Parts: sequence; structure tokens; C-alpha cells
Amino acid sequence: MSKEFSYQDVAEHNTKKDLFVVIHDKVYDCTKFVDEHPGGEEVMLDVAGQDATEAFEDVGHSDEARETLAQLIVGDLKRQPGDPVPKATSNDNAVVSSSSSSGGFGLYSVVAIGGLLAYFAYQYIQANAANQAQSA
Ligand code: HEM
Repeated sequence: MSKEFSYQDVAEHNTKKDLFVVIHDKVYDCTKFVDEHPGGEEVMLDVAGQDATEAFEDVGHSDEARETLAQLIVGDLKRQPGDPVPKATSNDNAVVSSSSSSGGFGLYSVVAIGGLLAYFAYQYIQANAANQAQSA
């Protein structure tokens, strides 16, 4: 059975000499790899001891990169309530963008209804003015 790490356990390995990351709820020991990383050590240090799922996936790493990753695995992440969740996945982004576009439609309908109300108010005032002119 593979070892289980809490998020706190992983967070303790956040230096160049001792560098763990979480990717898709698996824990990887990248200490030996950090110097070899083609993308540089800086980006690895940025996510040291954290959930690097989004950073790793955003780059569009090759299959070769994923094979390297598989060799670095040391265990599973045991997520506990209150732990930081992985930052937005592509699915979450889709939800955000669809809700923001529906927000956009909402805004359009408010403008359209406002415009219609203004039009009818104008007609009403014109008709009233015409009535008054007739009765005078
Ligand atoms: C921890 C596991 C990681 C492994 C095993 C890994 C492996 C690799 C490999 C093999 C490449 C060469 C290109 C490719 O095959 O896709 C690469 C490139 C790259 N990696 Fe990673 N990487 C890891 C994590 C990260 C993280 C967390 C970032 C954060 C942003 C990152 C950013 C990059 C960038 C920007 C490149 C492109 C470098 C270039 O084309 O000049 N990598 N990585």
C-alpha cells in the first residue's frame, strides 16, 4: 500500500533540498529532479510543498514529462476538510466563463427592458401632452 500524506506533511517539504509537490492528489518527491527540470528550478520552487496540479497542467507537459513524474511518486494525498483545494481546473474555468457570460446576458436584458420602459414612458408623456393640448 502506498504511503498517505496529509497536506501538512507535504507543506513541510518546501525547500530546494527537500521538495514535494501534489499533482492530481498524488505526492511527488522532486528533490532530485529540481536541478534537471527543463522548465527551470524557479517554477518548481514556486509550488514547493503545494498543490502544483494547475501549474503542471497549464504548461501542457509531454508524455515524457508524465513518465518522469511517475518515477517521482512517493504516495497519495489524504485530503482533509479545510485543506487548500487545487486551483481552478479547466472544468471550473468553464463554469466561471459560462456564468460570467450569463451575467452578460443578464446585463443586456436589463438594458433592453430599461430601454423599453423609457420608450413607453415617452409615448405616455407625449399622449398626455397631446390630450392636454386638445382640452386647452
Ligand atoms: C513536478 C513534476 C514536473 C516534471 C516531471 C516536469 C517535467 C518537465 C519536462 C520533462 C519538461 C520538458 C518539456 C516536456 O517534456 O513537456 C518540462 C518543461 C517545462 N516545465 Fe515542467 N515538470 C514538472 C513540474 C513543473 C511545474 C510545477 C511547472 C510550473 C509552472 C513546470 C513548468 C515547466 C515549463 C514552463 C516548461 C517549459 C520549458 C521550455 O519549454 O523552455 N513544470 N517539465
